[in-house]
Amino acid sequence: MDKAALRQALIKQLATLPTKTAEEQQLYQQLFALPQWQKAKSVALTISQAIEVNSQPLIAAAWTAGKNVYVPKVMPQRQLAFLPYTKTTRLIKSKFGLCEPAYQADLVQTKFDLLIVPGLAFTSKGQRLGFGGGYYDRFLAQHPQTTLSLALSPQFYPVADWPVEPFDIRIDQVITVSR
Ligand SMILES: Nc1nc2c(c(=O)[nH]1)N(C=O)[C@@H](CNc1ccc(C(=O)N[C@@H](CCC(=O)O)C(=O)O)cc1)CN2
Ligand SMILES: Nc1ncnc2c1ncn2[C@@H]1O[C@H](COP(=O)(O)OP(=O)(O)OP(=O)(O)O)[C@@H](O)[C@H]1O
Repeated sequence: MDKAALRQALIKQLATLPTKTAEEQQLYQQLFALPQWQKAKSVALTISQAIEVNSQPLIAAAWTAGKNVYVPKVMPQRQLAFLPYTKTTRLIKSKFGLCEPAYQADLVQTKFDLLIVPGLAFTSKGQRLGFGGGYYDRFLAQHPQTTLSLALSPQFYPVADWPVEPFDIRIDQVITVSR
């Protein structure tokens, strides 16, 4: 399928996924059992939107475990700036409807022990279809590091059902649910 059509179809499916909460519990438990998560002192992830895997439990668990948490802010020229996210960080709604911290140059971080990459669809090989901004492909091209993604059942594809392009950067590890 072409990327735009698949994005539309996935957004629709995810919006009405009846098993979402149960699947999220499975994904969290799998993630928490991984050494990459347990050992990570710094974790970058997103403030999720409604159709995405809810990241609040991940953020809470990371805080409880004493990890440093970073979340992205969309910058000009389709760049991402990752900024610290603590219990006292105020978030601002961006023009795309995303909740982001305020930009502060001296707080920007580019390397994390674990970077959890969002997206709409993934394969076991780590191929990824995002929302179409190319933000993570650009960021990872500049700052290669350990990456992981969480896939709800409609998001996991045995083989890519979309055109994989030369600039697409593969995710190291994709966790999904058993069905
Ligand atoms: N929760 C969450 N936060 C995230 C991401 C994500 O996937 N999930 N991102 C993952 O990358 C980044 C933001 N990604 C975005 C991807 C597409 C558009 C978007 O729809 N843009 C418009 C207009 C584009 C333009 O002005 O040129 C569009 O394409 O219509 C915005 C942000 C950073 N934060
Ligand atoms: N490393 C890069 N340098 C410059 N442009 C890039 C790079 N990676 C991707 N792009 C551009 O970004 C655009 C969007 O790419 P793509 O459709 O793969 O985004 P996506 O992976 O779905 O989105 P996101 O990473 O934001 O979730 C493409 O038009 C592509 O040309």
